[in-house]
Amino acid sequence: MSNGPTASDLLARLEAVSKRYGGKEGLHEVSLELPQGQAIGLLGLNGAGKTTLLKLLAGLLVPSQGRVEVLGGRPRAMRAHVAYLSDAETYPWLSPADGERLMQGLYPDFNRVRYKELLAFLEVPARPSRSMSRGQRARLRLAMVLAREARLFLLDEPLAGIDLISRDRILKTLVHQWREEATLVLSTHEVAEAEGIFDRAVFLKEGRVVLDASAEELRARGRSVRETFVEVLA
Ligand SMILES: Nc1ncnc2c1ncn2[C@@H]1O[C@H](COP(=O)(O)OP(=O)(O)OP(=O)(O)O)[C@@H](O)[C@H]1O
Repeated sequence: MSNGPTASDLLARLEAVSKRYGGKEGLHEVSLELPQGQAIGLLGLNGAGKTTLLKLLAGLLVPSQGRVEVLGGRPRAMRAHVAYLSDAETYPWLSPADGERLMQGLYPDFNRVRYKELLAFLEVPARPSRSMSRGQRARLRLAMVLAREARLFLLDEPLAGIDLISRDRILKTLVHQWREEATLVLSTHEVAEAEGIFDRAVFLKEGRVVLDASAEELRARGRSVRETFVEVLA
């Protein structure tokens, strides 16, 4: 990569990390350095290894080979500083008020004021998840995770199910608001919306990093993120 972080502003790193699921390899010898304050788009087709990579950083999986370090330690020990949004659904009974109680009990860095602002910004209705639309449930999950004052945000397809107009507004606000104070890694297939948003894009194909480029490098290629996606992943 081109940004050349020093050891002091490096937030996380993967060194030749592979992850096997039985006979199937989800990730193959991936090396990455994540500096503080970067917004990174993780792009790849279905099955490329995006969720595997995010779970390794979140300490929810251990590598079969190689080493993952977050804030200078093992990811599992750093979970108090890492906010992870999985692509799984919430509990059907969960309302925004329940979400607040749940997150407050689990994470000392949960900020109630920020949570209320996020609920309003994301227009989350005050009722249980089972009576929300899919997009509204996605917004609630996003508010719960983004209300943490974590150092590293790992968001797996956070905008899935959210309508196109709102996706654009949410993504722009989210990236611009958070990149100063924390590192953000966000996976998406929606390459069009990665245009001009991220500081850096990491393209994964069949468990391998096939391109890791800063926004300037992508611009210098003279192609859109979408064209680059098709070029390197098709
Ligand atoms: N628990 C598992 N057991 C076996 N194989 C798995 C398991 N989890 C993931 N894989 C395989 O590892 C590879 C990477 O999966 P992963 O979920 O990381 O991809 P992804 O890029 O997040 O995909 P998607 O965009 O579809 O969510 C895939 O081939 C997948 O089938």
